[in-house]
Amino acid sequence: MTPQDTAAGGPPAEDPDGLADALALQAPPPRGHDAENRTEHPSEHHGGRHGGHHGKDRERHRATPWPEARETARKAGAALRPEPRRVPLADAIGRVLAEPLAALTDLPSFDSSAMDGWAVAGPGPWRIAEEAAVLAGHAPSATLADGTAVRIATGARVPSGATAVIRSEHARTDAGGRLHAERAVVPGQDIRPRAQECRTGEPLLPAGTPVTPVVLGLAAAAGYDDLLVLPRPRVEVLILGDELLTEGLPHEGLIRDALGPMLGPWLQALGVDVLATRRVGDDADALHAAVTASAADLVITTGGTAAGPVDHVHPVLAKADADLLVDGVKVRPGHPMLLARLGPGRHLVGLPGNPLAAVSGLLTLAEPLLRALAGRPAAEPYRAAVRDEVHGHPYDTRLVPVVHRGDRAVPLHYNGPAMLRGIAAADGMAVVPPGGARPGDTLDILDLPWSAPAAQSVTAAAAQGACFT
Ligand SMILES: Nc1nc2c(c(=O)[nH]1)N[C@H]1C(S)=C(S)[C@@H](COP(=O)(O)OP(=O)(O)OC[C@H]3O[C@@H](n4cnc5c(N)ncnc54)[C@H](O)[C@@H]3O)O[C@H]1N2
Ligand code: MOO
Repeated sequence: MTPQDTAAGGPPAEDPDGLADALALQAPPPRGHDAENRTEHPSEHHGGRHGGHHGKDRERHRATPWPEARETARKAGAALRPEPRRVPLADAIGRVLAEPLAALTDLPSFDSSAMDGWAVAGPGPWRIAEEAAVLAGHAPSATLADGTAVRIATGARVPSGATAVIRSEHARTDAGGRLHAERAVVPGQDIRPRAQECRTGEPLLPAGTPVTPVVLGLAAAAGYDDLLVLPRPRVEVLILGDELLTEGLPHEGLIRDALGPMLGPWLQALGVDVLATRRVGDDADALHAAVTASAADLVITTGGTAAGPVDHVHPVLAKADADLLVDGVKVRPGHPMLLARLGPGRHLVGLPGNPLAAVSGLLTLAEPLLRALAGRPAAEPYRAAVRDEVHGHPYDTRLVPVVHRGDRAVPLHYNGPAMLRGIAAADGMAVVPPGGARPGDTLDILDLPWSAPAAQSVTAAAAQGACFT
């Protein structure tokens, strides 16, 4: 299929819903749109930043390999030891357990009926006891004498002396008021014995477990009113660039801010408290003031990381006496990304302005730092075979949006640094090593916070390490 086919007659018969076309699974990309990532000669990526070969050499020397950059970010987050807090169950959602969740009670805490029916003692038939039915939540009933039966509800305490529960549909009463079982009765059947699930003090979940809705349910069942959790990391997002519009259509060289609407919700999906997303414009003093005054654990800036006339991030960091922990990463897109330590417990991640480059920086630097700071285990990349060839950079890692089709990861074409079209449709980002990948090669895939179910269908291993976000 060619773009002309689509333009002339809509999607062809083999793609009736147009999905493959929309994702550019089949259509060749528009001319040149992918060139920034496919260039075979490294100087085309590096030559211009500081001008000529001298600048290129300086950048090559300084840029951190991609896996090392992620590890540096993780360590920066892990080195901070936020004070755990005890919060009511309802406030613990999305946080991380700061201590193991140990059962405060046996579960169940008493022998209980698993079914509505009859508690019986000894072999039948049984005389039906006069007492009222035994209901859930009621005080213990009298001891059941051998040869008797009493009505019982699901969840009720099984009277002492009872040897089994018979479901109502498996029993009948005769005219003489006796109960008969309609199938063989196994001692202990349909009784949930005390502590079947856990004993008091038994560890149920380790520290570091993200608090999901189910964890809240389990904690409540196990007797908790509050939980000791780590605080959410606090992040402030500063959007740089005078060319950005917050509404309407692009005009006269102005473009829409694509990162402001995207980063806050993305960070929230990572369990982060986003203090603010603010526009700062291309003003070095305003940026310096915003960075130094921020109360956040992590300041994230967008744009201004390169060496253009209004790229203020480096000069502002120098003025703020920040330590550059990562200054450029050997990754495409997004190589100008950076990580700096602003002061005790305070960091800054500089995301490049090109939107997919910013996503790359988010996944490479911000996410590992925030995950470690929040006390969450590192996200396990899972592996998948790629369906198609993926061009590589000669020296750098590439991150390429992919969708899962069957057991293959299909690279999306619209993956240029300024494009969000590919990543918006993607299930994850494939980590393409220098030199590229051939069809069938197995690559690491980075999850997107909302794509975990798709990822888990690809490999059962992923499900085991699955995280809340
Ligand atoms: N001489 C060189 N120039 C550039 C190099 C280089 O190596 N040498 N690297 C390029 C690469 S790669 C990237 S990525 C960008 C990084 O630039 P900055 O981080 O300084 O970002 P800006 O210049 O401010 O913006 C780049 C681009 O992105 C657009 N942008 C910025 N913010 C947003 C936003 N919130 N939403 C949508 N689009 C945004 C901006 O208008 C520019 O088009 O530098 C290259 N240059
Ligand atoms: O290639 Mo830049 O890093 O546009 O992303």
